Amino acid sequence: MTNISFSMPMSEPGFQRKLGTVCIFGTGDFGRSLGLRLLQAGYGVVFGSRNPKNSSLLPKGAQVMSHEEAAQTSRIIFVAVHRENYDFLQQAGGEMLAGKVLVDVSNNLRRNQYPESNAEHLSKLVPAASVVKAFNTVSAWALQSGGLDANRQVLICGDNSEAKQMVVDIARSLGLTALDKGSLRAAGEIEDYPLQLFPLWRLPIALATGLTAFIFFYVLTLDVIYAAVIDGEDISFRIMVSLANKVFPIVSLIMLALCYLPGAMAGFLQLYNGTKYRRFPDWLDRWMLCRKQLGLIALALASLHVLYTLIIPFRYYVRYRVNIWTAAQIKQNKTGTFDTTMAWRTDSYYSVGILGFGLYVLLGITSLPSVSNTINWREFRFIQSKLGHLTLFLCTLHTFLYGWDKFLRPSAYKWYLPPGYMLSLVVPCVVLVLKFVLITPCVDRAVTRIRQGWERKPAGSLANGDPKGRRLLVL
Ligand SMILES: NC(=O)C1=CN([C@@H]2O[C@H](COP(=O)(O)OP(=O)(O)OC[C@H]3O[C@@H](n4cnc5c(N)ncnc54)[C@H](OP(=O)(O)O)[C@@H]3O)[C@@H](O)[C@H]2O)C=CC1
Ligand SMILES: [Fe+3]
Repeated sequence: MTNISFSMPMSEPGFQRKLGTVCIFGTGDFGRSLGLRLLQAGYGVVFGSRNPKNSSLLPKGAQVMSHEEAAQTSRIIFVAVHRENYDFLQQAGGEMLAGKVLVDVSNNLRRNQYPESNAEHLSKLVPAASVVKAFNTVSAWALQSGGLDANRQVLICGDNSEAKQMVVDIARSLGLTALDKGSLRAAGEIEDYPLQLFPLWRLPIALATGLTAFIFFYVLTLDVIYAAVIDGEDISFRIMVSLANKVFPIVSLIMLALCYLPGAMAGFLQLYNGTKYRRFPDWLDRWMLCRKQLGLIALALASLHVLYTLIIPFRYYVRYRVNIWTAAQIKQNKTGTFDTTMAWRTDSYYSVGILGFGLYVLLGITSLPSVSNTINWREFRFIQSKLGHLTLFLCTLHTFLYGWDKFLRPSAYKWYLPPGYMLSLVVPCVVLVLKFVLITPCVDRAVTRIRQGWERKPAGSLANGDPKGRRLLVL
C-alpha cells in the first residue's frame, strides 16, 4: 500500500480493519458483491443507500447509511448505481462529495448510447470530486464467487494520479491486476470493452473459418471435382470423412504455426530496432495477444483429425477395398510381398503424429489459467516456447512423412496444383527456419542481450562508425 489514508472512524467496532474504509453508493448486485470482496480483503465497508434501514441482503460486517452520512466515512466512494440515476449525486450537493474520489463502475447496454462516457458525465455532475473509471470490466458474479484469477485486469483511467493510485491499490489488494489507460478521456473505450463478445477469440475464429473454407474448396476441387471431370468418377461420398480428415489437420498445422510466427517476427524486429523498448506495431501486438486462442482452436482441429483417423478401419469404403484386395489375392493365389520401407514409413508417420499430438495436448492444458497459475514463468516459457516449437516440428515432420516421395512425383500435382497437405507446410517451414536462425548462438546472444535491456547505440553516433547515421545491426 502507498501513503493513502482513508478516514477511519475508530469508534465503530466494524471499522477496526487495517486497510481503511471504503464507501459504496448503491446496494444492488454490483455494490453488494464488491462490498463482500472488500470486506474479505480486510477493508471496512459503508454503503450509502436510499433506504438505509434495509440491510437484510448486505454482506455481514458492512454498515449502511444515507448517502450523506456514508460519504463522510471515506475519501473513496464507488458509485455502483446506473448512469440514469446519477442525478441524486448532484442533488446531494457538491460539499458532500468535494475532494472525494468517485469510482465510476458503470457500463452501458450498447455502444454510443450517450454522447459522452459515463465517467466524464459524472465528472461534470460533480466537478469538485476526482472521478476514476474502473472495475466495469469485472462482473458482480466474478467478484462474489471469487472466480477471479491474477490475470484479471482492471482497466483504470482518470485525470488525478493520486486518486487513480488509490483505486489501483484497492484492485491489487483484491488480487486483481490494474492497467492504467491514461486520462478520463479513455473512459469511453473502457466502457465499450465489456460490450465486445469474446474479443480475443474474434480474430482466431475468423481466421479458422476463412482457412477452413479455403482449404475445403481447394481439396474438393483436387479430389472430388478432378475425379468427376477427368475420370468421370463420382467420389463425392469422400467429402464426409476423407475431405474432413484433410481439411482439419491442414488448418490445424497452419494455425499452430501462426501461434509461433509473431514471436519469431518480434525477435527479428527487436534485432532490427536494437532495443526491446520500442513498441511493436499494433497488428503484431494484437496477434501476439490472441496466440492462446489460436493454439486452442488448432488443438481442437488436431483432436478432430485424431478422431477421424481412428475410425478409418471401420469405414464401409475402406472395408470394401480391403475385401476386394484380399479376394483378388485369393483368386490369383498369390500373397503380396511385405514392404519393409512401407512399414517404416507408415509407422514413423503415425508415431511422430502421436508424439506431436501428445505435446499439443500438453500445450493446451498448460495454457489454462488454473494450470498456468501453478507454474512459474520459466516453466511456462519452457513449455510454451521450447515444447511448442518441438510440437510444431513434430507435426510438420508428420506431414512430410505423409507426403514421403510424392513431393517429386508429377502425378501428385493435379491441374499443376500441389495437394492440400503441401500447402499446409509453407507457414510451419517459414516459422521453423526463422526460429532456427534465432537460436543460432550469435543471433541468440544478441536477442538475449536486447531482452535483458541492452540497447544499440543511437543511430548516427560516432561509436558505431556509420557516417550516414544508418542503424547497424550488431550481432
Ligand atoms: N452487475 C454487474 O455484474 C456489473 C455492474 N456494473 C455497474 O454497476 C452499477 C450497478 O449495477 P447493479 O448493481 O448490477 O445494478 P442494480 O440495479 O442491482 O443496483 C443499482 C443500485 O443503485 C441504486 N439506485 C437505483 N436507483 C437509484 C436512484 N434513482 N438514485 C440513487 N440510487 C439508486 C440502488 O441502491 P439503493 O436502493 O441502495 O439506493 C440499486 O440497488 C451499474 O452502473 C452497472 O453498469 C459494472 C460491472 C458489472
Ligand atoms: Fe495426420
